[in-house]
Amino acid sequence: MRRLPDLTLMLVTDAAMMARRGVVETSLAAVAGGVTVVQLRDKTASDESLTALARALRESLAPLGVPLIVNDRVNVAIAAEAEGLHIGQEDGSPAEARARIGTEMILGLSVTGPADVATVDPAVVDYVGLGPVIASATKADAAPPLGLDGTRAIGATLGLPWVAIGGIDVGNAAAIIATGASGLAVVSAIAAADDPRAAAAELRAAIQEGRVA
Ligand SMILES: Cc1ncc(COP(=O)(O)OP(=O)(O)O)c(N)n1
Ligand SMILES: Cc1nc(C(=O)O)sc1CCOP(=O)(O)O
Ligand SMILES: [Mg+2]
Repeated sequence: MRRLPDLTLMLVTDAAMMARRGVVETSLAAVAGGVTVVQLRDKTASDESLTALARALRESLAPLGVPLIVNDRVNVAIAAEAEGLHIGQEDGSPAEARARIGTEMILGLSVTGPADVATVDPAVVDYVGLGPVIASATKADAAPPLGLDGTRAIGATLGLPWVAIGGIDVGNAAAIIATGASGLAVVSAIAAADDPRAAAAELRAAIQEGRVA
């Protein structure tokens, strides 16, 4: 049976934002601040270079018990022996991805609106990334933002754990987790922060606040 990661706070990497310290060092600082799962996301690197980075990242995260999820690229996830794969609605069928990664890897699927909910089969998919909650400059081709009410309404229909994503920062994290998300997935709030560890810790505190409110 697959072990679902602790979805409380997912860092989604961005090489350009993380260039000062590098993806591995920035990810480790974020984990020290409270990130519970790391998703390696790179739209331009070659499969070969991304596999090398994924292997290095996984070797650093494994001793800390933090799973690595690879975005988009099934071959990289498999070659790097990542704990999981995340795919979107345009990245092929979840059933085909599951057939390729096997039954042990974690599979995440993006949902951008009500029309996508029918693609979520809990027998195939382990978690959902639901968004964008708020408009985000980080993903140029993102769908229109759902807002808090839209996120809450769609999240309630998913029937499996889901993380909210898109435009999340310490100022809105509590309100977004209060929509019913299992956790939050963020890029710039941590990846672009001067102090990724402190940024992660502030987001974790905001998540805790939103959960008890
Ligand atoms: C947790 C999480 N949710 C959504 C996404 C977006 O995935 P996708 O729609 O495939 O878009 P790209 O990230 O590939 O541009 C995600 N990566 N993670
Ligand atoms: C990778 C990604 N996926 C999204 C979706 O809506 O599916 S929004 C997004 C970018 C999120 O970046 P930031 O935290 O900097 O807003
Ligand atoms: Mg994708």
